Amino acid sequence: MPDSILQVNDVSLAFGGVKALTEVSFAVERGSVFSIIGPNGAGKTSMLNCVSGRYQPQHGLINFDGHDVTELKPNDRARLGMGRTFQNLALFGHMTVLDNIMVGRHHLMKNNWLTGPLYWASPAQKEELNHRREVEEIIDFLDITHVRKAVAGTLSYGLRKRVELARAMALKPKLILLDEPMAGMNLEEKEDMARYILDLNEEFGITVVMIEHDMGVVMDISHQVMVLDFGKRLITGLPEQVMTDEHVKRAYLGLEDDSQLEEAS
Ligand SMILES: Nc1ncnc2c1ncn2[C@@H]1O[C@H](COP(=O)(O)OP(=O)(O)OP(=O)(O)O)[C@@H](O)[C@H]1O
Repeated sequence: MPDSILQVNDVSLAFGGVKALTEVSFAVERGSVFSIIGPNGAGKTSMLNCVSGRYQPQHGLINFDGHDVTELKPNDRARLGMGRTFQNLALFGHMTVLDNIMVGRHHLMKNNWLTGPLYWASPAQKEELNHRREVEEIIDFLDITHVRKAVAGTLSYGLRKRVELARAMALKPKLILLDEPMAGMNLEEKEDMARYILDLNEEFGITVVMIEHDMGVVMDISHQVMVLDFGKRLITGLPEQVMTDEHVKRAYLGLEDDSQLEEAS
């Protein structure tokens, strides 16, 4: 039996009369890269939001790392080791890169700046130093050392996306949810990001669940791919299975033959 870190069972979510998700089930194997694809409005972000706790499904169960998290708030899921990035940038533009990443670290710290005078006591200082050391490792890993003191809002889009990833990694997640990590990037930035995602998966052992529109990237770096269509799961399988599935070609890509599929990727 494969060891699943995330199990989603029969999740349904509606906004008024709009059914965003209908009885969607899937399991993500620990240590894998799992991608969710599908056309606009298929329910991908809704699914990610149900997993992260931002949305509460009307029906279904979500189990993360042995815990039933269906009713848990996003912060409690984060505490269990679930990290995420957003479709749109969510950095503090006026803060430095380092401070932005330290914010990601915040909930792991027993002592923090909110504890006031305690902060200056020695255990708190030691803790802060340890956190800084680990954050510096992440900064080094993502090759953003040269901008660590820069104000986040002044950086290029590609770099800001990388800082966002660093902030999510700072949480020491077991699972990271990435919502279109390569959206709006040029080819070189995409290649870099793909390499970082693979490395954080392989070197840090972080399981990745991501939504991505770039089919080439999805097929290159995913172990498993799930296709959503009109809020329903069409198929879950190996990238090559998904690529050659007739339903996917017709329903998702709306393509007639393989040559068009190759063009799309
Ligand atoms: N907060 C919301 N309020 C109302 N309807 C919503 C909300 N979020 C999503 N929906 C609806 O749910 C359906 C699924 O949307 P969702 O954003 O999950 O799709 P998606 O696959 O992520 O699309 P995209 O690729 O465009 O981001 C759509 O019909 C959308 O309009």
